[in-house]
Amino acid sequence: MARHLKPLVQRWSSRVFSVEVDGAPLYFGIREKLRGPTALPAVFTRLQKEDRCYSLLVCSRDRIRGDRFHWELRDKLLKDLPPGSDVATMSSFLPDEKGSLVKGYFFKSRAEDSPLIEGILSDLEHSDPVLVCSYSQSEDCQQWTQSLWSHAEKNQMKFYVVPSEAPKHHPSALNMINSDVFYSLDEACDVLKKCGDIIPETLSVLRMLPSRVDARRKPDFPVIVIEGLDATGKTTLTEFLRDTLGATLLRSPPQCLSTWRARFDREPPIIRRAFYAVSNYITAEQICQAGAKSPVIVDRFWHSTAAYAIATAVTGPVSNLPHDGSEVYCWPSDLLQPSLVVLLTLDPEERTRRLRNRGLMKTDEEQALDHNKLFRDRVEEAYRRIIGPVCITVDASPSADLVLQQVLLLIRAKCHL
Ligand SMILES: Nc1ncnc2c1ncn2[C@@H]1O[C@H](COP(=O)(O)OP(=O)(O)O)[C@@H](O)[C@H]1O
Ligand SMILES: Nc1ccn([C@@H]2O[C@H](COP(=O)(O)OP(=O)(O)O)[C@@H](O)[C@H]2O)c(=O)n1
Repeated sequence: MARHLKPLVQRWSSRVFSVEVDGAPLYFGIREKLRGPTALPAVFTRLQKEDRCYSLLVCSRDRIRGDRFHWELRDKLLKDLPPGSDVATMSSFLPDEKGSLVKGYFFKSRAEDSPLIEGILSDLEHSDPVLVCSYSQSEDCQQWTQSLWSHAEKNQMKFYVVPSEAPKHHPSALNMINSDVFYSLDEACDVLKKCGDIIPETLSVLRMLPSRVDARRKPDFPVIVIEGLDATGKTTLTEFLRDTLGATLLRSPPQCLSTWRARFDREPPIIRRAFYAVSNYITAEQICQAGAKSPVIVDRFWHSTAAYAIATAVTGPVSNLPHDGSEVYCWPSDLLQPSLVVLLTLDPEERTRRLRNRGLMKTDEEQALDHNKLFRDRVEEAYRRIIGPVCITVDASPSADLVLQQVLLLIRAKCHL
């Protein structure tokens, strides 16, 4: 067994395992010994008598390569495994221990497919940074056991599968800082620099950063950011505001990064989010320059970067988000703070109607937004929880002109324009 896996395995039985079923996590734990009969965790109750299960956890020393491998592994499993394997995202973590989350996949197999599957897993285990487990059930189907494979050791380690309490917040929160959300330019740049050899476009993005970044510098004129889910009317409002106030209109990511954006949208979260984080600092520099001459309106900024990242990393209901007041919602100390952030909100029916009228559905994330009410709720709640600056919510359902008047009132009150 690789040396870096040893500490992980030493505390294996203290770990909790989480499998995503129907868009929310289900948990189970493991025990070396059983003191009495125990209930079956929900993950295992829907399985047939002859089913077996497997899990793969990606445990790479290099978190960027590990996340990329995890990202690509899903497609490999979907291609190589027999149909009906129901590949689900899974993770394993030590309760309340930051940084302890490892990500992977969980799937089932019929008994007759096991030799094929075990062949695939054995190859993966030898060539890639994965920990493999198989799960089998007792004759009476009342108890499941987990076997932790280890190709260097002859004996598999066996554990009983037991129910586990759900943690207070989604386990992704344990690894969120500087993996899903970045709180300094240096942390985000560090990720992009490290993947320069696998994604040459990162070097072009980094070249867009000014040579001396002082992204905290406040310009003379007010800076007003407009945020909200897709189709809430940000483009319409920001263009009106530009014309009415004689302002400069900017967006994050800025126009100069548009060639590379789609490339980063195809990458795993750590790389994709680092790209959006860096793009905010490039926009901040543009804000400083424009803000010396006129008010600046910005279409999306750090609120969007953080809220979408947090809401994607977490699954299930809004209560699974990191708690209000958590450090994950804090504005980066090295990034310019706008004078005012307005969050446009819209009821789901009207938003869908506007999306349809516009006739455009873009990223997978936007499609997920449309299909997934829980995701929308998480994004909006994450927007609201961000502090330093907070956002002020404006109902975007009245006519475009009324929304403009409402926001102008806010700007006059808060920015003395
Ligand atoms: N207040 C409004 N009332 C009705 N329709 C609107 C309003 N604001 C925008 N729209 C329309 O809704 C659609 C989405 O607006 P858009 O400004 O592109 O949103 P976003 O930039 O937030 O994605 C567009 O077709 C736009 O014309
Ligand atoms: N400042 C920003 C802007 C967008 N984004 C990401 O980009 C997606 C939406 O941006 P978009 O530009 O397509 O949205 P619209 O301008 O169409 O409203 C979100 O899903 C975010 O993940 C971000 O992370 N940070």
